[in-house]
Amino acid sequence: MDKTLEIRKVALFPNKKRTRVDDRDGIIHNVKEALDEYRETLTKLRQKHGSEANKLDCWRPDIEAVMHLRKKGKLVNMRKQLGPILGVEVGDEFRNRAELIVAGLHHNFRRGIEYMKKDGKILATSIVNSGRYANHVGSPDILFYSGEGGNPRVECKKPKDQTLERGNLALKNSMEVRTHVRVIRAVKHFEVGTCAKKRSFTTYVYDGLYKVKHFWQERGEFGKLVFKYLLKRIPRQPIIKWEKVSKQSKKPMVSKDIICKNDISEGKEMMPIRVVNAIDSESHPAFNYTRYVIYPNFFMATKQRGCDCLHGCLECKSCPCVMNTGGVCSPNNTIIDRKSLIYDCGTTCKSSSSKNRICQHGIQFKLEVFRTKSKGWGVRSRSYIPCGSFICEYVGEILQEKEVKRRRGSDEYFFWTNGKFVDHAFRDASQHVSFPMLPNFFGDGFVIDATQHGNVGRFVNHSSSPNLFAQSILYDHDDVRIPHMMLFAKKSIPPNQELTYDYSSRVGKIVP
Ligand SMILES: C[S@@+](CC[C@H](N)C(=O)[O-])C[C@H]1O[C@@H](n2cnc3c(N)ncnc32)[C@H](O)[C@@H]1O
Repeated sequence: MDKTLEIRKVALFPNKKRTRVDDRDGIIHNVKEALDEYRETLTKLRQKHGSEANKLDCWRPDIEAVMHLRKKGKLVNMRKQLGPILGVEVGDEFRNRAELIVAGLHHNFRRGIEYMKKDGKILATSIVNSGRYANHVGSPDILFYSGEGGNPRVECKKPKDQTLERGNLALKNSMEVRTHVRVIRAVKHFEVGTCAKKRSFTTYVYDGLYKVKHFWQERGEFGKLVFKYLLKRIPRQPIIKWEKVSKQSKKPMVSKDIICKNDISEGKEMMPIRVVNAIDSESHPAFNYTRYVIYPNFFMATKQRGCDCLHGCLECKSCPCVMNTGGVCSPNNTIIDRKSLIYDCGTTCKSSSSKNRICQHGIQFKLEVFRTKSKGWGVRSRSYIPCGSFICEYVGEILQEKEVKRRRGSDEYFFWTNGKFVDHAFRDASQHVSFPMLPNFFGDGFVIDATQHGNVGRFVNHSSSPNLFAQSILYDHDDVRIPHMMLFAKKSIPPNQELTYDYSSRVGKIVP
């Protein structure tokens, strides 16, 4: 394990107040969920109220979105606390002050110093170095922070001497009691606009824990007395490469995802699959969403033989379906190693609670169709996907030879069930990628064509270092020429990472 991370863990979970592991994981997950929901709510509010509302100075969609989450009980880490915040790591970047509240890092929209009462004294919990006061950053581990109050730029009043009360007093007390203060630094980004105009925006980076070392009074820029605090960063916390953070400034860091459709499946999947576009003005793609493969009229497949197991096929050695697949039951509904063909227990099997039904429970993750920069639409998950999990089926119309020939011009959404790859448009555009060429592929298997009828699987793009793999599975019929093509996670996949599989390995040879 990375040494800095190891140290961070110790700092995060001091021995005295050890949080139970499952509680901790739950809170970390909730922070991510809450931020996701906040962003979604904000987008919806902006869309609902349109550009007119944006012009009103007083309308704060960020505050409205936070209130909405609060009402729904979705805010996490709501109680003010000293020290680290579960679910927030040093270096985490937030898009605005509201996100700091949602994560529980700093609970105030405006004030730079947040504090709480402990043992009869107020102590500083966190400070935001927003740049509105003359704060001075010394070395990366030292921060000179100005007290609050008396600043005409913030309060629109005449300048006056700062007083030792509220936040100022809390910082002084923290110095005396030697408690940790969370520091959040505002980072200004300059985004290059389309007409070479620079627009700026600010993000907030959690810089870790500090201790107040000294404080004093001096004359500030308006000639009045201000408090100054010297804070020193607690050693052995992960180091933030500030040059890198500001380098990213040139890229627009705040995603401007526009939701084109809330659910492309129109209620057909258990989880809605939204379509978002932060790239261009293309609206959601048109096709007929179907959850199930459409077989041709001639197709008269025999039912799978099935099994008579009564106890969930756990005794893998006696279940014929499991034996057909090599005698190994997949752990926790996952597939870690791809096989040439898997027999899932299906409609003809006696036990409806068989553990050997890996792919028949529908889509389990929050998938999202999103506009990519250069590959058209793609798919990502808004939640974490553990290695081996079922993602979705590749659904479409099953075509036989003469149909394939007829539709040859539009093979972008073809999936050959015999493991052969053909997608002329893509292959021509990707000369550097080597795919098996098919000199004579007609009559050599079936095709799943998702051009007109399909599911979310049709949007999954190719990669030569993919995070998914395609697995052929039989469960409702016995025809090995037309197995179901199921996509599984090849590794654990963090949220928001594009899901891809290797088109050139669209399933190996099927061994009947
Ligand atoms: C099955 S579709 C995938 C979804 C598609 N991107 C869309 O917008 O509907 C296959 C097509 O996506 C594009 N594509 C897939 N992977 C790609 C990649 N790695 N680079 C460029 N284009 C890709 C190619 O146009 C290919 O013909």
